[in-house]
Amino acid sequence: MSTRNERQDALMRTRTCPLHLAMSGEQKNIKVVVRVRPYNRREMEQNQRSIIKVLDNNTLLFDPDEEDDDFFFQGTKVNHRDITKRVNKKLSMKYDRVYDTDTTNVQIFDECTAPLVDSVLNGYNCSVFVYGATGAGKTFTMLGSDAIPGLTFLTMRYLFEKIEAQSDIRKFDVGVSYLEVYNEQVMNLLTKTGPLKLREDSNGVVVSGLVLKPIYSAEELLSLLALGNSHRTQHPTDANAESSRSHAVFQVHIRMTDRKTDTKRMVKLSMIDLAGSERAASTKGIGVRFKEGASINKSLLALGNCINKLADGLKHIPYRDSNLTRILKDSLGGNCQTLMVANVSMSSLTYEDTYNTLKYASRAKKIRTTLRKNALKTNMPKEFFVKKVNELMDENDRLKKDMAVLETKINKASMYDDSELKPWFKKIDNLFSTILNIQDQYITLKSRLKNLTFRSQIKRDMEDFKKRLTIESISQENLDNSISICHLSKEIDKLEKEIPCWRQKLHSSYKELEKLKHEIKFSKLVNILQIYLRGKNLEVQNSKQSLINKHVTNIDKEVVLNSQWLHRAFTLASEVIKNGSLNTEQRYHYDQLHRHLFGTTLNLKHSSLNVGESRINGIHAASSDDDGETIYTADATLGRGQCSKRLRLEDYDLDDLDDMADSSDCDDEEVLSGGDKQQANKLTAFKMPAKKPKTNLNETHVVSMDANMNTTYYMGPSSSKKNVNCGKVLTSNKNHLVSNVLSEQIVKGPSNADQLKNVLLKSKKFTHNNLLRTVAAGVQKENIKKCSPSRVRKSPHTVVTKVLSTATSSIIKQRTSARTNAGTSTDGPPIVRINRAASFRVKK
Ligand SMILES: Nc1ncnc2c1ncn2[C@@H]1O[C@H](COP(=O)(O)OP(=O)(O)OP(=O)(O)O)[C@@H](O)[C@H]1O
Repeated sequence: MSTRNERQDALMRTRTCPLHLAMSGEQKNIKVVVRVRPYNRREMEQNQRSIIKVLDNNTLLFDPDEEDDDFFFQGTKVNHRDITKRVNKKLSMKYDRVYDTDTTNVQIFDECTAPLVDSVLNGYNCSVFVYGATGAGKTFTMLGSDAIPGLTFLTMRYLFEKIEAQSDIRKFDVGVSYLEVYNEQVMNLLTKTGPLKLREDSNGVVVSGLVLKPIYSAEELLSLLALGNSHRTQHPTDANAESSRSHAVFQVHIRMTDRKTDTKRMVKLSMIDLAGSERAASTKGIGVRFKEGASINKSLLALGNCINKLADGLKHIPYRDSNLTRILKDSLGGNCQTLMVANVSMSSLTYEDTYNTLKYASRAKKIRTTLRKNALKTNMPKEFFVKKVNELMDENDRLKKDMAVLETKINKASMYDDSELKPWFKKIDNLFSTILNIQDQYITLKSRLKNLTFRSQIKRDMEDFKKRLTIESISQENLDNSISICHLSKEIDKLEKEIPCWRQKLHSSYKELEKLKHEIKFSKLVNILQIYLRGKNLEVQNSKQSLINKHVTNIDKEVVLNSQWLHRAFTLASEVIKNGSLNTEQRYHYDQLHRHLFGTTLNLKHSSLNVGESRINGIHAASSDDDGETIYTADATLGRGQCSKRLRLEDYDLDDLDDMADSSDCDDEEVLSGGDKQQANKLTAFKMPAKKPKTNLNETHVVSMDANMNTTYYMGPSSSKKNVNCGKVLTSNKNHLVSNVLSEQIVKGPSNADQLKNVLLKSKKFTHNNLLRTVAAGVQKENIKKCSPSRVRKSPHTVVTKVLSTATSSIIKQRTSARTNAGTSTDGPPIVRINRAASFRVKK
């Protein structure tokens, strides 16, 4: 018996064994190995020569030249050959493996049957059969002895070791059967019963009435083998003192159950020790022995026929010719990995038998078997597999879709042909370069125009200043060395004529761009071209933004320059005022100019006439409301209820440039879809800073009272456009509105008014909408008599807008009549009367 360590070694060695047979779903040849037995005592005594020479692991030389061997005559070595012998065959024969006389059973197990155990546990049926003449060593190889265990024991021990190692994940049920085919009768060696009948079903050949004996260890197997062998028919022959006169078929049936999924698989390992394939003459049998021999020969002849036909690839194989071939049907031509060990003696005494065995083995080498894993059987409910199949089908569908998308993308990507793209890029580049040039010209000219207009306005104001104060000492030349108003006006006129041409050109270019975009829309290169277009669009936006920045810088410079000389002018004017007193009319003009130029009021009623340096400094520190917007109230003592007019830098902004480029952006988004839109949004977001945020020039920003102490809401210039955005303004001017709403007509007494004002300012409910409703209610009462209160509540904005538009048209009429009557212009935004009581009622 080999030790535990040897077994472990064997276990490890199998992993690297070159004869690993398990290959799924493919055709494999039967593995054939030849084992050469050493001389036995009888052969040694007879001084027979060796008829086999092992050349290497795969090749042997049968019947080598006699010169190669020592020739003995009557026990004496002679140097000449035996002339009575025929010419040597010197046949070189190849097999999957050739084992020489010194090979042990363990070595053959390691290399040949241990891998089969792995295959068995992977779900393949496996068979090992030993073939050879009587006394060639079949039983020695297959069964061995207690001292030298054969392949059956070694294989089974290894199988149990593997089973133990896998017991956590799988449950194994092992059952064995040990059959004997003797004189064509099948006997159960374990129970010594028979003869048993063979029948075939879908699982192959089945022995009727055979009950498997469950076993749990290799040691248990040893006793079973001993029991079975004791029942085996053996008789001494001339060739072998313990000659087996029957074919012994040992089968191990294993049921493997997966502990997780409860799936089951049945596999079978067959170990077959055939009876000797000798010629009848060699056993010298007579009577019963002769009959035995005939029977053995019959079954082996049938086996030989099957092997030949299988090797020739014929369809019909006569398995049914004998019970042996029926039992071996699965091992030879079915779904099985098969190992054939051909045992031969090297003695020339068995020349014919050895030759026949080797020929058999060579034929068997050509047989091909088909390997398939045995089907799974399971106790899992059908629903489990239905669910699995559905899941896999869904997964399959998803993967197919993904693949289709990827394929489309790849196709699209590969569609972008450089030669096709280049003309498009060239076209787009040319157009955008034209747009950039024109835009550059157009914005530069506009900037210049605004600049000159600003300068000219300042100059005019200065003239007015001089005229009204009748200060002759202020010389324009001293204050401003730049070109005259007349010259400025000429240049402004020229620019005003030139700019529309450039605007027209820019417009045409954008029209061209629209056309190009339309073409691109229907091009197969639409995706890539749109990305390119967006890039170009950004270039235009960037260029525009940098021009606007440049313009703002220029205007700033202008402001700085002009504020310097205005400052000087006012210093001089102050000197004049200091030296003599101003009459009311002059004071008024001074104040108007001051307000006009600096946007603040000198309340002459309360101020001293000493308008010195400190006073002028005060001009720049004008008060601001929450938004930083300067709020001014008209001086009631002057008897003029006009709104103040300021010199507003916003008027000189380049905020009328965006329209053309913007319209082209919109189209981009129309064309885009899905992910492209997201991309476009990002790009638009990126582009946003290029757009100048709208200032509140067009919003309501002045709250005042007219001469009759009626509250008036002044709307900015946009009121004339009938597009009032009161919301933000009212919120921002909350302070003023609150003050205004709480005028003396509503709340009696200043202390109450202050209290209420504070409460309202802090109140969260005093929201923009409420304020808007207040205004709407007030104005509708005063201006649109038939407007319903619910409308005021629901859409105050609309009501205010309507009132303002009506007011605007009436103001225009008033202005026209005022001009014709008095020859003076009425500046300022429209005035809308508001009914305090009505507004207060709504708020309550
Ligand atoms: N490789 C070997 N090394 C040593 N002795 C061997 C070897 N092979 C066989 N023998 C010995 O040869 C004798 C005959 O062997 P064995 O019984 O295995 O032959 P067999 O082929 O089974 O014959 P039969 O067909 O008649 O049963 C036995 O005594 C056995 O010990």
